[in-house]
Amino acid sequence: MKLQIENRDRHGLVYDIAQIILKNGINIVSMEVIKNITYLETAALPCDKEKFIIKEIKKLSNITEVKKIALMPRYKQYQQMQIVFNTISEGVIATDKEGNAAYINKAARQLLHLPESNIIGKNVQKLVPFYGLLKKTLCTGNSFLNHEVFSRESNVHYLVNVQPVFDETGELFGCIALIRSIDAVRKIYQKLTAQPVTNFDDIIYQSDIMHLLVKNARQYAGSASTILIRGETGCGKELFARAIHNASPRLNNMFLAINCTAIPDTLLESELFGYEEGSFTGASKGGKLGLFELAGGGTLFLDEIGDISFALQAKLLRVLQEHTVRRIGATEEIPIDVRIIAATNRDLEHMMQTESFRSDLYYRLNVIPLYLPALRERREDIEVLARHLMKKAAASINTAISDIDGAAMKKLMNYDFPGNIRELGNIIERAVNIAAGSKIMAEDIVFDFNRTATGRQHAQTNEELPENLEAAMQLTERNIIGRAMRKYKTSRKLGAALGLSHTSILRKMKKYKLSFEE
Ligand SMILES: Nc1ncnc2c1ncn2[C@@H]1O[C@H](COP(=O)(O)OP(=O)(O)OP(=O)(O)O)[C@@H](O)[C@H]1O
Repeated sequence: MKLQIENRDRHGLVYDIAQIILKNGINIVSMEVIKNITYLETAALPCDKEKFIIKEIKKLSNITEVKKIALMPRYKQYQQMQIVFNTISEGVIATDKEGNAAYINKAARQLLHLPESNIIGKNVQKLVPFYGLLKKTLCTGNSFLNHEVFSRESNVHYLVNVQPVFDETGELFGCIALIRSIDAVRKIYQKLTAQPVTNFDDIIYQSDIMHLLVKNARQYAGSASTILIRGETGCGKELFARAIHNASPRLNNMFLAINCTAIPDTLLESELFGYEEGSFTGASKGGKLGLFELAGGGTLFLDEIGDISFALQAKLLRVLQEHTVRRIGATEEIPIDVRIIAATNRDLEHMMQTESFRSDLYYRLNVIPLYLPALRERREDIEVLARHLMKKAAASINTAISDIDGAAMKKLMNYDFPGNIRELGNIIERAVNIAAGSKIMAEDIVFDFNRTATGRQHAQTNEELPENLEAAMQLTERNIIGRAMRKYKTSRKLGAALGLSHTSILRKMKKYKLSFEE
């Protein structure tokens, strides 16, 4: 029987209640007093005996209520704590100062594959792969935060926090460890770095060749084979890689992209493979997870693969052959499950002949080749892409531009786009910014000068150059006034916004044939 006995500030109540119980030859299991409430737990009683005891207690002075309860407060608290600790996804292990388990939650048991048998009170040395950290905390009283620990037995990486626990006198009496598997960390990383999902529907085209390429790529998405995407800069290699990932069974895991040119070779190696603590000067404490491991279950996009050093090529080859990685400074191989999509705009076949690209790696990468033609080789796509990019740019700067004039389109169709769709995007964005009316006009199409996007210089035709500096300045002035007119709808406001007198702005509007009615 469990009772909750409420009273009005009454001294000696515990004694009086105990007297009643003992007088009736009943065993008291426990009693708790919290402010004006006394909780009593006895051995189980027959119904009539229970009623009799309750009546007797009610007779005591200053008792306001006596009722039966299901759980004693301490046990209720313990159960609530159990629910909390067993609901959280982190593993929690508390030990005493000898390293004997005092508490282990459900997640810790699952993460560390601990036996179902009762291990409370047993030393955790043989049970957890981070006993060294626990020991250090118990000896020094120091905390260890986000330490990466590898379990050779289960081949799993964990992230572990170990913190000392002190009693009220400041004496260390144990420690508590929080454990997360790298999978959970990976999911958090994925959430934080998530980008808008790219699908095949985001690839805009009209040409037959692109139709065929998208059809093939959709099919390749289902397999786990390595893909090598070839094509000039800005022609959509990464777009295809993302679409393939998102159409693959790996879509719920990470897509990680790394540009092999952008990072110095030694850094690239540690980015890809990770490293063990202390493996080189500057290596961060606890080691570092490499991208191959981080992308586990997902896709790793190695952009500009033709730019990696010969030494790194050999290491990459090993990963592709063995499906394992060895961190820098480590001895063990870690199995990985990553789909590789590599991309390059370099002539790998020529590089093999000049021995700057390993042929064995080439054949490992080139399992499924995908050639993306340059935009100038599929001019049918220019119009649909230009319209698509115009809508995107207009929406992002919130303008009403909704069309491309025929002459402007012709100008685009006649251009070579060495920077491919990326360059087309820039040209359209620029045009949307400078266009005065609701249409992009030919004069709004301004090509980049002196670009060497594909290693070739693309000179502008004279047609695209203003006649002289004065003409260029007038063009810019007209465009700025035109843009401002979209925002300021009276000549007074327009003049004020541009720092010009009312008469000056009217004169300039007349000069450039601009009016608010347009
Ligand atoms: N067919 C397409 N439809 C819509 N957008 C495209 C298309 N092709 C490319 N793009 C856009 O053009 C830009 C460049 O594409 P992406 O980054 O995929 O090119 P890349 O070949 O990987 O370039 P790089 O070799 O320079 O890394 C991106 O903003 C991409 O969304």
